[in-house]
Formats: sequence, C-alpha cells, structure tokens
Amino acid sequence: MSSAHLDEWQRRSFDISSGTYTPEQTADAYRAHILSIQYAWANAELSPAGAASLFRTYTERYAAVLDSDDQRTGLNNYADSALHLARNQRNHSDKWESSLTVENVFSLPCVQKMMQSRGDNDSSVPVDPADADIIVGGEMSQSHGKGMIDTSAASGCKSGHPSTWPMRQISAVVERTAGNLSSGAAERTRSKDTNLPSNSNAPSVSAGVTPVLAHNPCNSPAKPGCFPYSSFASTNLSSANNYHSVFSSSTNPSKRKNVYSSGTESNRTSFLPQGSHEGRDSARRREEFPGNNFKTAREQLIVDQQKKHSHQSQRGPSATVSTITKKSLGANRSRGAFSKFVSPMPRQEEESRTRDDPTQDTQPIDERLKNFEPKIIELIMSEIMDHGPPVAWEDIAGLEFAKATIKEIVVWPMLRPDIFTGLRGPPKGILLFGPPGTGKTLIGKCIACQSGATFFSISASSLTSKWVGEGEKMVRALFAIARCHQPAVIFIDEIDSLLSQRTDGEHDSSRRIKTEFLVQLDGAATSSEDRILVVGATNRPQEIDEAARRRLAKRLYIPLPEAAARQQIVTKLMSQEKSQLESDELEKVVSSTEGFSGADMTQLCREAALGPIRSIQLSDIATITPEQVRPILYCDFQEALKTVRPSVSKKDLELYENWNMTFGCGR
Ligand SMILES: Nc1ncnc2c1ncn2[C@@H]1O[C@H](COP(=O)(O)OP(=O)(O)OP(=O)(O)O)[C@@H](O)[C@H]1O
Ligand SMILES: [Mg+2]
Repeated sequence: MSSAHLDEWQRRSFDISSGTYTPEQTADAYRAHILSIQYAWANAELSPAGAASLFRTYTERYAAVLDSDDQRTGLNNYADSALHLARNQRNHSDKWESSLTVENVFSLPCVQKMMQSRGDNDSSVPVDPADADIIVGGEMSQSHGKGMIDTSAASGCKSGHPSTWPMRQISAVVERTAGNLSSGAAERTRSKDTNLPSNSNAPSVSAGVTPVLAHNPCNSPAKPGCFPYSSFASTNLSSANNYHSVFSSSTNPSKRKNVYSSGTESNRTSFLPQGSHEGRDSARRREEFPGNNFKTAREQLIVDQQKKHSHQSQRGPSATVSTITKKSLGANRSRGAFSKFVSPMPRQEEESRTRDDPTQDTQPIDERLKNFEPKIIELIMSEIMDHGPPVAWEDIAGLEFAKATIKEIVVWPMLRPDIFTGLRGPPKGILLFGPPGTGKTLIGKCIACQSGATFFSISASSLTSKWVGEGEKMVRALFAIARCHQPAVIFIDEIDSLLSQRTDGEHDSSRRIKTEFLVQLDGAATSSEDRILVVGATNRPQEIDEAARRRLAKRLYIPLPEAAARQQIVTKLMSQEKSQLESDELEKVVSSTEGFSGADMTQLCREAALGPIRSIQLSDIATITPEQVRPILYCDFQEALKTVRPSVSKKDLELYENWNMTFGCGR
C-alpha cells in the first residue's frame, strides 16, 4: 500500500477510535474505510487474503454501528427499516382484520331486523346452526340449502339492497359459516332436525359454497318481496373475480382453508361442465324450480356464447358444451389399417370456423411436434399422398420378384407388426433403382394404396430450402410427423438428388441436410418399435452416397420389362380401348419392343391409339361419332414403332446391371 494511503488509513482509524465521532460519523468513516480497502485491492495494493480479512473486520464493525440500539454508539438502523417498512408497505391481506367481529355483527341494524323477523331473540348464539349450515357442493342434498335473504330485512341495511352490500359483510358471513362448519357433524345433525322452513332450491355458488345469512321466512323463490339468494349470488358472485374476492377477503387463512377443505372431493370441484355431477344437479334444480334463475359462472358463459352464436344455440346446450371440450388429435385416434389419414393440422374450413368462433378451440398439435414451426408441419403435411387413382399390384406388369419382396417387407409387416418382430423385423429403408420409366414411382403409389400406411411422398426439392437450417428442420419434422402417424412410409422419389455423394465443393447446408437424413434413417432417432419405412427411388443409383446406400438396406433392381410384362402392358391398355389385335400380332409387337421400358410401352400404345384418328378425313373430323372411329389395328403399332424408340440405351442398361450385381439385393 502506498505511503499516502497509509497515512490516510491511520488517521481515519485514530479518528474512529478516539470516541469523538457521533454514530453517523463513525458509520460514514467505516464506509469510507471499506471503500478504501476495495480500492486498494482493485489496484493490487493489497493481497486478496489481506483485503478479505480487512473487509470482513470493517464490514462487521460498520454493521455493528448500524444495528446497535445504543443511542450513543449505534444508529438502530434495523428498527428504523422495520418501522419504515411498516409505515410504507401494505400488509398481506391475511393480516387485514375485519371491523366486523362475531360480537359486533349482531349490533348491526340489518342483522337485528333479520333476527326479529324470524322471532328469534336469542343473541347468545350468533347464527342458529340450522341456518348457518353451510352448503358445500355435495352437501346440498343433506342440508337443503337455505339460501334466501329477505328484501325487507335487507332494506334495513345501509344500501337497502343486498346486491350492494359491502364485500366485508359477505366475507364475514363466509367466515362465520366456515366457523360453524368446523364445529362438526353434531351441529349439522341439529340443523337437519331443526324444523325450519327451508328453501331447497338454494344454489351453490360457483365454488360450491352457499353461505346462509339467517333464517329466511320465504318458502318460495317466486314469492313477492323475497329476494332469492340466487339472484344475489348471480349479481355479486357470477364473475370469477368476485368469487375470488369473497375468499381472499376472508380474515383468517385457516378459516379460509376450512371452507375449502370441509367438504368431500366433489365439494372442491367447481366450474364443472353440465354433464358432470354438479352440472346435472344445477340443471335438475332449475327444472324443479323454474323461478330460480341462478347460473354458475360457467353456465352463464355458455348462455352468453349461445346468444353470441345463435347457430350454435340451435344445437342445444349439450352441443354447446361439446364445443368447449378439446378435440383430440388425429394421431391419437385409433385408426384401422385402411382408415384415412387424419391431419394434425386444422383443415382450412375448420381454421376459418375457428377464426369466426373464438370459443372454438384450435386442434392441439401432437406433443412431439410442438417444437416445430406450424409452417414446416404444414409443408410436410401437404406432401402426404392422399389423392390420385388407386394403384393395385396387378397394374404393375412383370417385376414379380420386386413385387413379392416389397409385399414381404412393406405390406405384411405393416398389416401384421406382431408377427414381423425381432429378426423378422422389416428393414428401415428400401432403394428402388433402375432405368427410367420402369415403374419405380408406380410401385411407390401402389405401396401407398396397399400398405394402409400413411404415405409421405416427398420430393427432394421440398426438403431443400434456400434458408440455411430450414432443410434439416424439414427432415427432422418429416420423421417426427411420420412417427406421429405410424405406420408410415416415406417415399422419396429421385433420392439421388438428396443423398448424392458428398463432395468438397458442395454447399454446407445440403451437406447438413444429408447428414440429418442419414441420422434419421439410421434409426438413431427411430426406435425399433417405430413402423416407419423409407422408400427411395432413383435412376442414378451410382450417385448415392455410400453411407445412404448402407442405410437403404434392401436395394431392389427394377429392370426393363421382359416380354411377358410388355405384353401385359399392351393387353391392359388395349383392353380399355376399341382395338383388334390378334395374338400373333400382339406377339410381333412384343418382340419388336425389346429394350422398351414400361413408359416407352405406354407411349407406343398412345401413339398407336392415334392411328385410327389420323386415318379420318379432315372433312369428317368435325362430324364423326366416336362409334364410327375404327379400332386400333396392328398397322397402327407398326406406324407407331417408327416414331417411338426405347429411351434406355444398351450402355446405360449395362451400368444398372453392373450396379445391381455389386449392390443389388435381387437374384
Ligand atoms: N411395370 C409397369 N407396368 C405398368 N406400367 C408401367 C410399368 N413401368 C412403367 N409403366 C408406365 O410408365 C409410366 C412411368 O412409370 P414410372 O413413373 O413408375 O417410372 P419410374 O421408374 O419412376 O421412372 P423414373 O426413374 O424416370 O422416375 C407409368 O405411369 C406407367 O404408365
Ligand atoms: Mg419415378
């Protein structure tokens, strides 16, 4: 520490210990001292250990001056703060004391008048237990809730109308009834035995608590001059806020607890729907006593909604209540193998209905999808194939081995997951590869129709996005959604564009998408119980990343159709048209189409089908009837064969066959 500081230090220490300082000056000096220590430590003039020791010493001394209640040496700051707090801060409502006590409540003119009106002058018992019996939810039936307030009695009160009674009085009554309640079953029994006129239609307040002020001489709620407590309650307690304030202003927390805990489980139940016990009870009460128009806050809410949306009210109260109940997510519904897919996203018309009707709950999204943006989920959902003409296995000509294998690993395991377990478990990925136009996409469509699984037909382009990071999210969302809709098939056409070999020059985002896809495909995120199958199709298998190739364990070669398959295609297509093709002519067509793909065969048939039209004279084309058009003949095929050529070259075919020999799983 520098000598200058040392001097200052010593001087201050002497001043403090000289006894000439007032407590305020001592406290200031200590504070300055503490600051000097901090300053010296910050400037490395004191070692950390030394600084800590000095800091502790002077802080303790400073605190001692502050807290000491000795007027000569201390500031008594603690007491000051406490007083300050007491002066300026509001106390917790629990500490609030009602000016109404058990003793003085009876001196109130209104209470006096009420007691007089029932001819009961015994003020030693503040409220007759029979009257003061509290009705808490399920105890309604026991006590037959005597809940009437005489308007004449009420008129003795300051406001002259019970609905304007101060909340304090209500709380006092609640408190009292709670107190009475705690007095036990003996009083309750007595209350039942007391043969006093009762009003059995007294409703339970929203919370299931009906405080009773005093005996009510009116038997009928419809009797003129009687102010039903129900109206009082509906005026004052129909809103949750008011209900809350009644309880929060109760003076004693333990008594408040009594109110809540005095009943059975059902007593604590509030805001129950109409179908529930309490709902039925209140409905029954209303039926029995049409004059009683008390409604719980929830019932009032429903009525309000009905008024607001008259179209809903036509459906009746139960329908309205049902609109309030939550809808279940499609994924949670039990679905048969062939049942239609149910989207977890609200449909458009539902969405607009929800917009029109704010009371309508939006469909909740599956828990597993809540981390994904709705936009991404929507995008994926739009890729679910739920349209197009159905494709049957018979529609696919030839490819017997591929079809049998796919049935074995796709359709049956989806239909009978209980049999295909363990080693028999289906692979998580299939790769259909082969020349263009051989039916790979057709097989995908057939799987969609025949497997009963939710079929996601995803194009690589929908998974790639110009926004960095979106692509991976899409891939993750895709698998998450598929997991929600099991069994599911994710069909990725032209998978090579998504899973092509990773090169040094490629963009980082496409590399990340690929990696994410491989992670999902690997089953790291797909448990063995998941019934998700990824089917990829490509006509460029050699471009697929080796890691992806490994994960698409079943690689099936979809070759060019053989003679029998070509014949099947022509026969099937010609059966749908007017044609005259002899069997030997058909054979000639088949033999002359060696190397044609399925798509080429279809193109040939289309071309041949135009033959009869081309033979029509131009002058007749406007007037000729369909029946007058001649059938398709062999000569049309001959003509068509002149223009339609095979789309797959021999060289390309060799490539596929070699790749099949190396990586294929076929025979
Ligand atoms: N085996 C087949 N049986 C019946 N029709 C077929 C067959 N193969 C192809 N076709 C016909 O060819 C059309 C195109 O087939 P598809 O789209 O399935 O070919 P692809 O293998 O997916 O071709 P690419 O590799 O170019 O995507 C089909 O719509 C169908 O009319
Ligand atoms: Mg295709």
